[in-house]
Formats: sequence, structure tokens, C-alpha cells
Amino acid sequence: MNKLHIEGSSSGSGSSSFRRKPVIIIVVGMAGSGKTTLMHRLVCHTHLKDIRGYVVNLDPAVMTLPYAANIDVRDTVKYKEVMKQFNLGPNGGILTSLNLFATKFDEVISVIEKRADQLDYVLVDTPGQIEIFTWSASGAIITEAFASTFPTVVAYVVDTPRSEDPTTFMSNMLYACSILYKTRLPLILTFNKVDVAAHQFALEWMEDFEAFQTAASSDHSYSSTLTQSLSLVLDEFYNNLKSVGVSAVSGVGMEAFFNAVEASAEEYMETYKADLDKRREEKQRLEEDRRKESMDKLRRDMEKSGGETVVLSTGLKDKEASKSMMDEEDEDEEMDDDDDDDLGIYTEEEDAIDEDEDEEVDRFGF
Ligand SMILES: Nc1nc2c(ncn2[C@@H]2O[C@H](COP(=O)(O)OP(=O)(O)OP(=O)(O)O)[C@@H](O)[C@H]2O)c(=O)[nH]1
Repeated sequence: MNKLHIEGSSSGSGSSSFRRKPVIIIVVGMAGSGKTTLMHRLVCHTHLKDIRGYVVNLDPAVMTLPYAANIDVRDTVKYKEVMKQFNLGPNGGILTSLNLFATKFDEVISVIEKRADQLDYVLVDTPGQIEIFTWSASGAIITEAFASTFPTVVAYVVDTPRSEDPTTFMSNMLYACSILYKTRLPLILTFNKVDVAAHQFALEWMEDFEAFQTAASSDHSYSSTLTQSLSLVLDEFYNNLKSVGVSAVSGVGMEAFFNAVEASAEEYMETYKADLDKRREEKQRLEEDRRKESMDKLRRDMEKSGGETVVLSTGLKDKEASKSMMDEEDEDEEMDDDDDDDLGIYTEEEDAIDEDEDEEVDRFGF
């Protein structure tokens, strides 16, 4: 993996304090829904309207980008090399590349933090195969890293013409629903390609489940029955969403999109941020309890030992012992099996004991 390359920047770890700007827009969607074309359109719009944007590409396998990315995963990880080196297929290569990049993501956050005052939005393009980002550990790490530092929203891109089929529409909505609940971030349903098919039908289906059921009932297959039942369940989910119709090709709907982003950023501050703070506090409390418990245990142990010094093994003792025995070995070649311990050769049983000790040592912060 190359050193993380970030256009016009020096790396370093920054503070993790929270900022209100820039707003991070993570663009996700099924393969071919138009994510990259939409990114290009958003970048053009920001230039046109003097909006200060920053662009991050997280797709290691994209051949060419129609826009200039400020931070590009491809400058850091060569996914074909990763495929060769780890003997992986294309998806495994993309996933591993993203995992490698995630290990350096604090540098990306740090660079954006340094420029935060000069930025309004950070646009993030994700890999073509949606699950590589939404269901991977690296996707979660990256999303969380963004969301704990800046207001972050997810733009879920829907291929509108293809979603005219009720079953396809439902699978798209279920996917969006799973992303919403997994990330717990504000989600904007971005109906793309409205130059080909208007998204009014989708809005109607989301507002009136009977209209959706009527559309779905023309199909008598098993999946249609399931789809109709699911529409009842998703009713509540639709209430939590903002939806806009855009065309990445013609540029229609860009104002509406950015308005939805602003409203979602507000929502983020009211709900997600509060939730994040609560989770942080809870984590801190648990950590405090654990530390207190360990101290109590130490105090009890000391009382039991009647004030004698309690020596916690740091492992160094064993090394010292093994070193001195090694010296003795030079002098005396004959040695029985019991001496193996001193030579640093551990039996499984002894290893287990040592692991327990190490755990103990860790708990006391050595
Ligand atoms: N008519 C029309 N076509 C679009 C629009 N947006 C994207 N397309 C077309 O849809 C196809 C896929 O677009 P991409 O931007 O490559 O989609 P993607 O989601 O980035 O694709 P992957 O990276 O492979 O997942 C291309 O042929 C685009 O020209 C749109 O708003 N209108």
C-alpha cells in the first residue's frame, strides 16, 4: 500500500472535536444507479454556485472518474496488486483495498478537519457494489469516522426507471431501510434519471400504500404478495425519509437535493448527534465502572496478601530468567525437561496461565 496521498496536504492526526461544517454527503446506491454521474453533476453544481466542496473517491476499482477527486483511494491502494498479492477475486480485491484504506482513515479526517473552515460539503463516492461499503467493517469504520466528526448524511441513489416495477421498487426501499437502520444517519432517497422517468409514482407509492398495493396486485407471483405485505411495514420507514428527484445527466433537481441535504444536516444535529453523545457517555460510564471494579479487586488482593508487595508479572521477569538460564546452558550442556520453562519454551498449560496474567496486567494498564 502506498503512503496515503492527499492532494495538497500534509498528513497527521487531528483533534476529534465535532464541527457543524462541512456536511458530509455519502453517495451510495445499487450498481448502475448513477452514483458517479451524480457525483460529477454535484461537483459541477458546486463550482457553478460557488459552493465550497471537497471530493473523496472510495471506489478502488473505478477506471476513470469524470470529476477530479481531492482524495482518491486509488492513489493509496492499487486494487489489482491487492488481488494478486492476496490471491483474491475482484470483489475480494475491492473489499480488501477498502479495508486497507480504512486503517488510514484518521488521516483523511484530519485533512478535512484542517480545511473545515473553507468547506461547505464533502462529497463521497462509494464502490459500485453497494454491499462492499454498506455491509463491510471498513464501510462502518469510515461512516462512523465521518459521522463522529462532522454532520453526515447518506444520499441513497435510486434508478427511477428501473424502480417503476413494484418488486424492484420494494427491494430498493428495503435496502435503503437497512442502510438507515444500520448507519442511523439521515437518509435522502435520491431518485435519479428523472429525465427518463418522473419519480411521481414513487412519491405516490410512499404516501399511499393502497396505491402501491394496487400497482403490485397486477402481478400474482409469490414475490408480489410479499411485496404487498412489506409495503404495510415500510409505511413508518417512509415517514423518516426525505426524497428528491434528480437527473445527473440534465442537472434537474440539484437545488432540491442541496435543500434536502441542509434539512438532513439539521436533523443530524438534533437526533444523531444527541444519540452519539449519549452512546459516548454510556461507553465512558462503563469504562469508569470497569476501572473501579479492577481497583477494588486490587485493593482486596492487597488486603489478602497482608500488606506484602504484590508483584504483577510483566513478562520481563520470564525473559530475564530465560536469559540467565541461557547463560547457564552454555556452561552446563546437560539439562532436564523442567528447565524448558526457563528457556522460554512454554507448555500449553503454562501459556494459558501466562495469558491470564497478561490479561490481568492489561487491566491495570501496564
Ligand atoms: N438518462 C440518464 N442516464 C443516467 C443518469 N445518471 C446516470 N446515467 C447513466 O447510467 C449509467 C450508470 O451510471 P454510473 O454513474 O456509471 O453509475 P454508478 O452507480 O456509478 O455505476 P457503478 O459505479 O458501476 O456502480 C451510465 O450509462 C450513465 O450515463 C441520468 O440522470 N439520466
